[in-house]
Amino acid sequence: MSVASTLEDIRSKEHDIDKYLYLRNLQRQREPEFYSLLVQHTEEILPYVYTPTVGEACQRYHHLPLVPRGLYLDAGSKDDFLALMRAWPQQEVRHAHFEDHMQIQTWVVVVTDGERILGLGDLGTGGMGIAEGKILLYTAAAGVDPRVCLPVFLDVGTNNESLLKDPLYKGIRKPRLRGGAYHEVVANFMAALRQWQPHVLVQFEDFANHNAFELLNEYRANACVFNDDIQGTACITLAGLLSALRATGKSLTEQRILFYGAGEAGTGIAELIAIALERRHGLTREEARQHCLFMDSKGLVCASRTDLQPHKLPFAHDHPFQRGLLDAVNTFRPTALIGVSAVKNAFTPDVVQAMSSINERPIIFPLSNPTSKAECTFEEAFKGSAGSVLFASGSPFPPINTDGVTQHAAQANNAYVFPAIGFAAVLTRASTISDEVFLAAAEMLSHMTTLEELSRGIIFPRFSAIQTVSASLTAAVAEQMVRAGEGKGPPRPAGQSAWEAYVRSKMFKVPLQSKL
Ligand SMILES: O=C([O-])CC(=O)C(=O)O
Ligand SMILES: [Mg+2]
Repeated sequence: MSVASTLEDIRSKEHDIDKYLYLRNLQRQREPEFYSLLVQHTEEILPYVYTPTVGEACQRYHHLPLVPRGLYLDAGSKDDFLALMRAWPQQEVRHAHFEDHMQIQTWVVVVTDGERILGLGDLGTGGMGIAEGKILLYTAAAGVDPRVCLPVFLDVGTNNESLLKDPLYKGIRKPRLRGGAYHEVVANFMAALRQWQPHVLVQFEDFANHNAFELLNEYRANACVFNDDIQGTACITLAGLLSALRATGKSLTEQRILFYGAGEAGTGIAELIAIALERRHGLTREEARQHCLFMDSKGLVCASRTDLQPHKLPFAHDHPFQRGLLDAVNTFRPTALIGVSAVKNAFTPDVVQAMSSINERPIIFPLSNPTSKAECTFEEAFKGSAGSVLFASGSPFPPINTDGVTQHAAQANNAYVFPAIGFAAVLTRASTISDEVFLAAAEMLSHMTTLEELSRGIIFPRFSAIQTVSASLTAAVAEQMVRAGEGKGPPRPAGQSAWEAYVRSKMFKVPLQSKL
């Protein structure tokens, strides 16, 4: 079947979940065609293999007619992880590019324990769907060979009552492991990976707040790891902010940024903003953090609160407590409002209106995923601000038509950056991944739209250009990694264009060779 007729088949399916299932089958049965479709029609296909549809797939995972693709590791097998990795079928297939040129095998692993899937909470082993969805982006966006991409689910139990009662649920029917027992499972997993392959990049995905921060802090100094929700989301959001500032002509130092939601995404973004203010504008980290204010489910995160989790403390400033978002907007007069709360409709018309009366071009980013959790829609932000908004959402919104002009919503999704950063780490066999990498990638991405596009609110290149964007980003990040001594690999091209040529030469070319 040709790619065109397959695309027609997909378009003819009424429900997004049926498109998702069709695409999974295609991947299993006609892999070359699947990857051709994904790479050639990324913008159209992505919403069905990734957010928002992947959210529904994770919620219904055990009831859908699908064959899991990723590696399932349960806590009870914690001493056998290495054997299970070695038995994983796809590892028999060698990565031809790397064998030819670098004599190494280096793998990409996306791992989750399913406790915070998008904004949907604990979905138990249904979280396998997010690891399987994210890993596709490595090939679709950055050109990583799918044969070295491994989605992993670590089953440590679930606290989701309805899953525990569901007769079709296949995961461990026990409450989640916590504390030492939990960390031992992850430590065994990381140790097994080290023994399994000479170099592996590990992307932590959709862990709950406490574990997300703890695991990142535990492994980042000595392993090639990053947390996509803390660091990937921070990178794309800072890029969006810097891009929006090119449109307003203002500096990052002039911004007051109000976050609605204070989980790993929010505080990850704020910390990267603080790093940017510190390293590029000379503020101290403490001064820099004052530019970011948080609201959580109880109200303003402020110094008088005694109920704050550790990751919120750096942002608990000396301000009077406020309960409601509208009050906070009117009091602090933010230049930017960032939604990371998973609370649908939290950005009410009043809030959008207040942001617009304070700012000539209000920056409003409802980032919660999937689309059903977004704090407001593109249309609400656009119309409520009389078109002045600089908007980006986490999941895609359809374009809107005003006065005969089609307006496209920018999508500040970490998919713009994690594949490129990961690919750079793979190519250079990075030992670690520093904050500077995320900062540099954000800065570079923020310059990828023209001033004319920015004036029309287009703050990112379209997803249809993702391979070009990723090639440039991968090159810049790889160069930065080698310069900083984090990248240990043999490539040493001089300058961005030589790096870009090198990266392109290493990108996976579809369709796959017949040997697969
Ligand atoms: O998966 C996405 O679309 C972005 C993300 O990491 C999340 O929401 O957890
Ligand atoms: Mg995530």
